[in-house]
Amino acid sequence: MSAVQQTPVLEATRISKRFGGVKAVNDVSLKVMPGEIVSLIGPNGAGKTTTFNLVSGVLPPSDGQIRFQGRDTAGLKSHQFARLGIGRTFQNLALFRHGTVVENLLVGRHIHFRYPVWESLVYWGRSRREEIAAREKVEQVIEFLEIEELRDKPVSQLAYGQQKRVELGRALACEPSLLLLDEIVAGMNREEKEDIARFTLDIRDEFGIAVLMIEHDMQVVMDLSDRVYVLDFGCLIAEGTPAEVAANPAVLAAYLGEEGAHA
Ligand SMILES: Nc1ncnc2c1ncn2[C@@H]1O[C@H](COP(=O)(O)OP(=O)(O)OP(=O)(O)O)[C@@H](O)[C@H]1O
Repeated sequence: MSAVQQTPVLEATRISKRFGGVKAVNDVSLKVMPGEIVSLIGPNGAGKTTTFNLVSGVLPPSDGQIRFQGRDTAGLKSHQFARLGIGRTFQNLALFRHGTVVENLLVGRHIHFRYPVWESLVYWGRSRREEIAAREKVEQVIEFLEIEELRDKPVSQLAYGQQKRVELGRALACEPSLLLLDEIVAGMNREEKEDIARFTLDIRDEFGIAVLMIEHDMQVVMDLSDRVYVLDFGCLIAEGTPAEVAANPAVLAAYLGEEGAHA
C-alpha cells in the first residue's frame, strides 16, 4: 500500500522574478513539507531574499505558481498571505521600537482580528473573545521564548539578541503554519545562536510549524535543516540533505566563486 501523500505547506513551482533586465529568481521550484525545517542558502545576491518576498506575497512572481497548503496564492495581497498562515522575520529588525514587548507581540496577533474597531461596538462579545484569545496566545509565546522579565520593557531598550527573540515571538503570535526566518542569527553571539537554534527546533516539534530559513551561518544550516536548497545567480543549483549539499561540487564552486569575488 502506498504511503498517504501529504500536501506541502509551501510549494513554489518554476517561479521567476525579473527586475528590468535582472533575473533575480530564475525558474526556481521548491517545497516545504509539514514538520520540515528547510534552508535556502547561496552567495550574496543569489536571489534568496527575492524568493522569500515571492513566497510571502511581498512581491508578485513574474512567472510560476506558489501554492500554500494546496491553495494557489495568485492574486492575493501580502496581508492575505499572513492570514493564510505565513509568519516572517526580517533581515533588518522590523519592530515598533517604542512599544513594549507585549505591545509588539499583540500587533503580530492582530491579523486574526476579524472585526474592525467600529464593529466591536456592535459585536462587543465577539471582538472581546478575539482580544482574550490574542492575550492568551501572547502569554504562551512569552513563556515559550522565556522573555517574561522583558515583557513591559520598550523594545528600544533591549539587547539585539533579545529584540530578535521578540521579532520571532511576533511571528509566532500569528500562529503560522509556516515560519520564514531571514538570517535570524546574523549578528548574534554563540549563546544567542544556540538559544535560537533550540527555539527553532521546538517551534517545529511543539507547535508543528514548518520552517523555511535563509541562513548564512553554515553551522546553523547543518545542525537544523532537514533539507537545503542552494541558489546561485537566481538559479537553483542543488538541493538535498545538509550532508549532500555540503559535498556537492557545484555548491563548493559557487561559494569559492564568491570568495574569489571578494578577494
Ligand atoms: N528591487 C530590486 N530591483 C532591482 N534589482 C533587485 C531588486 N531586488 C533584488 N535585486 C537584484 O536581484 C538579485 C538578487 O538579490 P537578492 O537580494 O534576492 O539576493 P540575496 O541572495 O538575498 O542576497 P544577500 O545574501 O546579499 O541578501 C541581485 O542581483 C539584486 O541586486
